[in-house]
Amino acid sequence: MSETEFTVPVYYDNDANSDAIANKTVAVLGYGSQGHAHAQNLDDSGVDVVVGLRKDSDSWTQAENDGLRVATPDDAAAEADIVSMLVPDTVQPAVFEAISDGLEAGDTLQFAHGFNIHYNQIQPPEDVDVTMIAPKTPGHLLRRNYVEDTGTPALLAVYQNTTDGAKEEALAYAQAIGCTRAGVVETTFQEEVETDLFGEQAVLCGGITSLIKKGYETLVDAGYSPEMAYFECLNEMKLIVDLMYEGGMAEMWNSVSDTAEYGGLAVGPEIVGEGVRENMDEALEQVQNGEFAREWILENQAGRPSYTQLHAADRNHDIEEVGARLRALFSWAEEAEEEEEAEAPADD
Ligand SMILES: NC(=O)C1=CN([C@@H]2O[C@H](COP(=O)(O)OP(=O)(O)OC[C@H]3O[C@@H](n4cnc5c(N)ncnc54)[C@H](O)[C@@H]3O)[C@@H](O)[C@H]2O)C=CC1
Ligand SMILES: CC(=O)[C@](C)(O)C(=O)O
Ligand SMILES: [Mg+2]
Ligand SMILES: [Mg+2]
Repeated sequence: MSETEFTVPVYYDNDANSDAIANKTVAVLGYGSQGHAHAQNLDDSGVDVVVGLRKDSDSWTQAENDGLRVATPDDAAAEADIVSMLVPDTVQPAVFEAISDGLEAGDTLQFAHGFNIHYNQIQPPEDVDVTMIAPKTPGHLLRRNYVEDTGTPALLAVYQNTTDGAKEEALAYAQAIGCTRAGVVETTFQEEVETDLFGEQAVLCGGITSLIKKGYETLVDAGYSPEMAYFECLNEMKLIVDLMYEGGMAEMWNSVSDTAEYGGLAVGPEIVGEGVRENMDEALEQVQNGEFAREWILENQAGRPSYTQLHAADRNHDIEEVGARLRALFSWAEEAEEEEEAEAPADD
């Protein structure tokens, strides 16, 4: 652990023992956002990896082209010592049923998010270790950061420790995917689930897109051009957030004008005010009491009617159309697109 004082244990490269994973085989089930990143990072770190995919998956060829061994999920799990469950949360229970015979005593079932354990959608056998390494990043950046020799933080949790080595093994896995370079925070499945769902709904994915869209709509409705509104409310968001990422809010405030700092500090809390706090408390409560999970599980059982509608409305928003046209004219756009195609597997 670091010499620095933290309120919870935070682990770095020096705390990890790569021997704990060196002679083991990891089955990475799924080759989407997280799956392709874990599989390729583990492989580059010298860990034996087999990717588990359905025979008809488009990702099968992609994973093989990336130099990885591929098998069906049940074959991959049967062969592996560690099964990393990286198919979508909503299909994990069915995939678990299909692979559970391949879990032997002392094997590890590992997650990148605790939804199905915490909300009792998967009941693992008692004689396996159940752990979590939850990277705090979208998968494509987990891969990019690994390649670029930086890292991304992750959470570590142990739900079952039958071998007495669950935590050491999870830490070695975190090191192999590049997370101990940035810091691995020890937590529980419950805490990871509640904070992760809250964060993605209220701040990271839901809160920020809603804030951007409302800002964009305010300007466009007042007669300003969509192009200006896009650059002001979406494009510059990344540049502002980059400064906070590098040096905290202070670095951002230092870099913007005093006029922006005064206006931002004085007006910002009037925009995102106490009413937003109340809404956030409510969202957190629905995560904590299981209401959100129940809703999402039922939504899937019903064939995703609301999800489909929300998804389509979001993709059809004007800001997406004007943004696509503007981004295509960035001078570096073509290069970036080619790189992305080479890196990222298709979702299927
Ligand atoms: N997207 C992200 O960056 C993050 C995801 N997580 C967690 O990682 C896990 C995986 O999520 P994502 O990477 O977003 O998934 P995803 O939706 O990107 O990809 C899942 C992959 O699973 C495979 N798949 C889909 N349906 C399948 C089925 N019925 N049977 C077998 N394979 C199937 C496909 O290869 C697909 O590409 C989830 O638990 C999620 O909560 C955690 C942190 C961040
Ligand atoms: C990328 C991530 O950490 C999220 C937002 O929690 C997720 O994709 O579920
Ligand atoms: Mg997350
Ligand atoms: Mg999440």
